[in-house]
Amino acid sequence: MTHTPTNPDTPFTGSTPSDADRDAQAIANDVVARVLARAGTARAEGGTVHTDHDGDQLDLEERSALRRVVGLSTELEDVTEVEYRQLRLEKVVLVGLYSGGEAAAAEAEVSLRELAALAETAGSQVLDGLLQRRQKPDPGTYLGSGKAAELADVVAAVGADTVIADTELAPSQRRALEDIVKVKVVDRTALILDIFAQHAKSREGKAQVELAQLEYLLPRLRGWGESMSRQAGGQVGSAGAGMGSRGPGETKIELDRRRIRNRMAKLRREIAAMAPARVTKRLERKRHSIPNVAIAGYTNAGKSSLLNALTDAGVLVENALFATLDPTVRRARTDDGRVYTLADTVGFVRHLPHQLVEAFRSTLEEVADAALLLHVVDASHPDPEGQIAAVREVLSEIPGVEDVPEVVVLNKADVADPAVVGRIQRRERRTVVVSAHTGEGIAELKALIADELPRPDVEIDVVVPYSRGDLVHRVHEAGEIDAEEHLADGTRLRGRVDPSLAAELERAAV
Ligand SMILES: Nc1nc2c(ncn2[C@@H]2O[C@H](COP(=O)(O)OP(=O)(O)OP(=O)(O)O)[C@@H](O)[C@H]2O)c(=O)[nH]1
Ligand SMILES: [Mg+2]
Repeated sequence: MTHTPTNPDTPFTGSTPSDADRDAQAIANDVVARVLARAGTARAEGGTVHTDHDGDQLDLEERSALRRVVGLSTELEDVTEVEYRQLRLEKVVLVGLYSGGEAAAAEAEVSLRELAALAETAGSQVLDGLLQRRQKPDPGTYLGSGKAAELADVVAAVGADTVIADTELAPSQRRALEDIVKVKVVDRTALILDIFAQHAKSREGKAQVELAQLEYLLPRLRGWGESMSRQAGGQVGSAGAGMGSRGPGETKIELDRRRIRNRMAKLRREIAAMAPARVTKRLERKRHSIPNVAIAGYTNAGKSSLLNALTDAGVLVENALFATLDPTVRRARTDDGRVYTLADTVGFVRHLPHQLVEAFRSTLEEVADAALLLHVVDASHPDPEGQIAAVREVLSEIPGVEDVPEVVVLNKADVADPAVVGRIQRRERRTVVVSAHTGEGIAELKALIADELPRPDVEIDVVVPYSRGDLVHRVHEAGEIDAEEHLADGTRLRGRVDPSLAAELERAAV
């Protein structure tokens, strides 16, 4: 085995040896050498009297280290393709904590597996995953210094260049842990932000993610600079905070801070300026009384697949987390011909960084406007209830969502355990069991949507002049037509529409 716990009483729970482990073994020597070489460089620099050049080195180290996993940079413009690819080849070790008994351990394991999927989605190779039992996180080093030292051994043995902690680390914890394990440490939040940054396509989505990243980075900026200088200082045996933690370094950090704040202000303005276009579209749909059905749910639950099954939309489906970041809106029709829209939304995840919830608030607020919420659940997942809870937690932060009728759509019925499906059905008020793959339950879901959508309820019998083809079109889209006749002076329509359209028809009628 690649790592032997030094304290057998509370050992790390390592994953079973895999091909990845053996590959890692094969390359371990090489990578360990690289890590040592890096430390050597730092030591050499720390030993010299500080110059502006040192500041640059610090900055270099800081930028590459931050950028390689976090996708963040204090130089906001210059992420190159080459570095982007580098980032995709991270070799990572995952680490998490749990307190309490078997149930807590199982839950932590599901969470760690999800973290592995997230890391892989970000392009990393996961070499190992470790869980530690601990009453609560150590405020200093998250794991406690003994376990952190063990982690350092594991990291060196498998040749990892990054540790990902299954939590949001305080800036000081991350720094302290990094000092011990000697490779870059990132947390779950940074990883999720990184994936969002890779996947955002629209201008608005990109701006939202960048804003969230900067918000995450801002309080961590000082820590990073201090960490590097402290390491360098410590290695040459100097006392105190170490050289480079004040003076030019400090100024640089202040400068970076100001630049980041300016950038954030600019992004906020841009996002605000983009909102009207979306709001206009939404109002347009409203004016035309086209109801919206929002699809929400945990990442990888099958939301896009379901949208495709319902509308043949051809939306990107991927066995990856956060495949969809930019909301897709598609038109659909009930079997009796009423038009509605279906909106695919960003997937949710446990501990979705609050910075992202904030940044995506405007997008999520659209759910509050929906006539119906389809909460898609992967019924074949080991912990569907946990996923349902995580989704509801985020949704509960958005005012108005609680008034939208919700249907729990238990997807992947083709591979789900019927006992689990039954368990959720008993717990949830309204459910429908479907498989986006086999088509099972889709007809039932369509019928349910048709039932749930507001029905036009004002009786009309009007003759619309031929000059107002637009109104006739709208009755076709949003109303129910019993009879349609082409007369000399216009189109006679009998049926039902909603009150606002009825009023417009009344005004236009001959
Ligand atoms: N077996 C099975 N797999 C499904 C079903 N529906 C979706 N999948 C698979 O689940 C994976 C995720 O599907 P998506 O539709 O991309 O999921 P999503 O909820 O849109 O995911 P994100 O956009 O990443 O949040 C894909 O590999 C799909 O092929 C289903 O009914 N049965
Ligand atoms: Mg999707």
